[in-house]
Amino acid sequence: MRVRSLLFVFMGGALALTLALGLAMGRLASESAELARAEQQARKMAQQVSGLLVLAQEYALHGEARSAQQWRSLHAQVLKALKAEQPPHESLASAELLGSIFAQLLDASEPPAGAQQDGTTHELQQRRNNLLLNQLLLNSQIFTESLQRQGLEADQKRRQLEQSTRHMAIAIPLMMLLIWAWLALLLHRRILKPLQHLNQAVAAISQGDLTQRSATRTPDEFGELSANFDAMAVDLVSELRREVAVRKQAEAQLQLAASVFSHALEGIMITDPDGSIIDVNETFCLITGYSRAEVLGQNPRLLGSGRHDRAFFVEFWNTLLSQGMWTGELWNRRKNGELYAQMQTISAVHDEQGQVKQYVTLFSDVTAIKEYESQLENIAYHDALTGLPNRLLLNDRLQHAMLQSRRRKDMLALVYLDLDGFKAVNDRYGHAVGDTLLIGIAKNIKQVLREGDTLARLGGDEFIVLLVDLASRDDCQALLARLLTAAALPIDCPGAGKKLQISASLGVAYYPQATELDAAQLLQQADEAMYEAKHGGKNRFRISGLGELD
Ligand SMILES: Nc1nc2c(ncn2[C@@H]2O[C@H](COP(=O)(O)OP(=O)(O)OP(=O)(O)O)[C@@H](O)[C@H]2O)c(=O)[nH]1
Repeated sequence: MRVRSLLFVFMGGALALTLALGLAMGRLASESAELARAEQQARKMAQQVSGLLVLAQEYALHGEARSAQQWRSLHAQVLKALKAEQPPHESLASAELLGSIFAQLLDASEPPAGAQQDGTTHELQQRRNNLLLNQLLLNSQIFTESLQRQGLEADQKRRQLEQSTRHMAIAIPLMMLLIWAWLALLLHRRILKPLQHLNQAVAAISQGDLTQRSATRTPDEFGELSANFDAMAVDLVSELRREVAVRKQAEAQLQLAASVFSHALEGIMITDPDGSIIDVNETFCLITGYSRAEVLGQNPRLLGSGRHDRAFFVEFWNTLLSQGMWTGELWNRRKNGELYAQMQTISAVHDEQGQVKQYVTLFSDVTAIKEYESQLENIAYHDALTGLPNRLLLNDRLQHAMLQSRRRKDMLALVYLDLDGFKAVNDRYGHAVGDTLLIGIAKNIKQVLREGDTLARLGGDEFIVLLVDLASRDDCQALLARLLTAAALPIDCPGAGKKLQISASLGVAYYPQATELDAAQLLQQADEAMYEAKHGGKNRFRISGLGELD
């Protein structure tokens, strides 16, 4: 049975019992009071009847009208009291009989007016009066005894009622005790005990014993509560296990990420959307020279080299904001002031709402690679002996200069320079002396050139001079003479044990010309002019398309 039903039964039973007991007690009290009143009434009437008897005797002895009057008055009171009873008192008839006898006694005591009483009549009347008086006494006695008997009966009944009341006074607490005992037992078995089990299970689970269950299976509310609690515990445990597994996996991933972050060969820098540095790894510190504490909260501008203009960063941010990432090379400055090149990829990390949460930058120090590339480039584009630009670089610069010349509408001169009698130096003093001479002559020629001009070595004893920004052909006439002079300056050649001096022949071609031509054709023209200078006797220059000018 459900606890609620049991409580309803208890409440109903207790209410009904209380009502019944209350009614019974009320009835007992009422009956007891009624019996007490009846007893008192009977006693009072008995006294009044005794009074009637005394008054009747007085009247019989003295014949006083006052006694008769008192008798009537007292008798009227008795009658009134008996008639007032509902139902009328059983002694009413006895009282009325008394009244009738007393009336006869009065009639007998008063002889008719004018009647002569003789001795016999008087004696007869006296005997009649005595007879009536005896009847009156006898009936009064009977009446009194009846009233006394009634009083006794009422008293007996009242005593029985009092006895019943005493019994009830004992029975009621006993019954209440039984009811409370039953309620206490009910509370203990159906409420407290299941609650205790539930409480123990909750305490055990909260202390980590996830196997603990309530296990109360009574067919009531606590049975349902216990079953629901156990089901909830099973669900919670499985959910907890799943959460733990997910958390362990997340922790493993975090550890892996932390390990990658710490041990990555790339520098890693994480900034918030405003650009403040949130975290950096060890490689960042190794590359930049800054400690982690020095850069946290700082802006990456701290590393700025000043080598990139505003346009560079505008493009950088446009790309990063539109595409979410930027990859490229960047020059930065280490803490010690040294410039370094970094190849970096910066990626925006977004939150679930698509807002940028962080920027993560991965970068490598590519300074060494850049230097190596620069060296390779230098080797590829420069002459190893003199350090001058080689044919490749010359071609590049020549094409660029021709383009500029067309744009600016000025002129350039391409001078093909070949040393005279250099083979003889090699042959006489050796290759090393020849090298020294080549280096020395290159240096002297360079010194007469302007900053924008180029001196290149094509190979052997052949050089090219590119003269730019010429207003006219006449602009470089003096310079051509100075070139001849510079090439013919004596060079100190320790290998030869003396200064050596040779000359050079120059062939010149100008650009632009009436007919458009390319770099190779221009070079061809200068080469041909140089050969003309050689054939003309060396140590001179020839201008393509013109005769000897020196
Ligand atoms: N020392 C040295 N000699 C070189 C180098 N490259 C080429 N040569 C030599 O330079 C010489 C150039 O020869 P030519 O220009 O034909 O001889 P030349 O004596 O100058 O002849 P002309 O130009 O007619 O005056 C050759 O003997 C090459 O072996 C080099 O790097 N170092």
